[in-house]
Amino acid sequence: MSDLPARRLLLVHAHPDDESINNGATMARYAAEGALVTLVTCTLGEEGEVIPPDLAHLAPDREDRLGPHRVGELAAAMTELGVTDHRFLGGPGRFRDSGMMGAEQNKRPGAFWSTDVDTAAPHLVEVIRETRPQVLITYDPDGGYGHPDHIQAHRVATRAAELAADASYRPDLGPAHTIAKIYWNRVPRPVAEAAFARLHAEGSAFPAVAAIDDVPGVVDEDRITAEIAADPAYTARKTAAMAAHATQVAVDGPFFALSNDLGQPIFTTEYYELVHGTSGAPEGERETDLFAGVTE
Ligand SMILES: CC(=O)N[C@H]1[C@@H](O[C@@H]2[C@H](O)[C@H](O)[C@@H](O)[C@H](O)[C@H]2O)O[C@H](CO)[C@@H](O)[C@@H]1O
Ligand SMILES: [Zn+2]
Repeated sequence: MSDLPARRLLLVHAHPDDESINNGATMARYAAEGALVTLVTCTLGEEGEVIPPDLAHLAPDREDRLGPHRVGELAAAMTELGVTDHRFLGGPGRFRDSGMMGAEQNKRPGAFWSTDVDTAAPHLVEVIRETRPQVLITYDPDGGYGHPDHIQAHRVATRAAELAADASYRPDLGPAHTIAKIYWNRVPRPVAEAAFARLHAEGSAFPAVAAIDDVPGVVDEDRITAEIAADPAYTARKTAAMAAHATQVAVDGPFFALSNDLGQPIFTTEYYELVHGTSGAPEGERETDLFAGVTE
């Protein structure tokens, strides 16, 4: 335990690309500052669509080799962010991408969505008890935008944090560890509205614009408790990491689109809601460091 860096952050995400879209700048900052940044991705994103026509053959309804390809995209994105500890929950391919809500793939054996939370959680308990993070970042209960794998990632992350702290639970998985602070990914609605107004005003390479409610985690301003301020160096790393996920993300300057080709802004400041633990900021102020107030 003493060999671990002083500051340790764990992020739990559903698919390769979510980490860069939601937290790329945060991950780049803390990696640059010497914190241990551990990313656990729950699926390989096997059921995704494919943007580049020359890679269309990888699609799940063709060669079904998108998952392994996205493993490579994720590794490239981590290199851009300076993150060296990234893992797949239970090992690569243990839980499969479930497709969008209501898709037939939701019920496929091995799909993350159809997996019992207490089957998946121990795999994350093991990581928590090994890396002993003070801070955990995951999605809100709706997974940010209702994708089944995002909802399940929230449930598994929340359950694993609870179980990891219980010394009577699976001592074979390591000594108990209590995560001090848990945050959900958020975007304040006024920030989203201003960013979309810029996109509408400036235009982009994309034929149409997404709706604000397509952005995961948009909430009223008063729910935001922390923000990691935009830094040009980390914005550049975030944008490059997003572009590394080339089957899923197309980047055009300060904007991007997923395979639906609907433009949306790249958020350079990243926002969070503290849902477990104590804020390290003065009353009524936002934290600017997720480790603020952490004492061990
Ligand atoms: C950002 C994210 O969570 N992407 C998921 C999502 O992908 C979307 C899906 O393919 C949808 O049908 C498209 O219209 C949209 O453009 C995509 O972003 O769901 C995929 C399947 O579960 C998943 O692989 C992808 O990572
Ligand atoms: Zn996702």
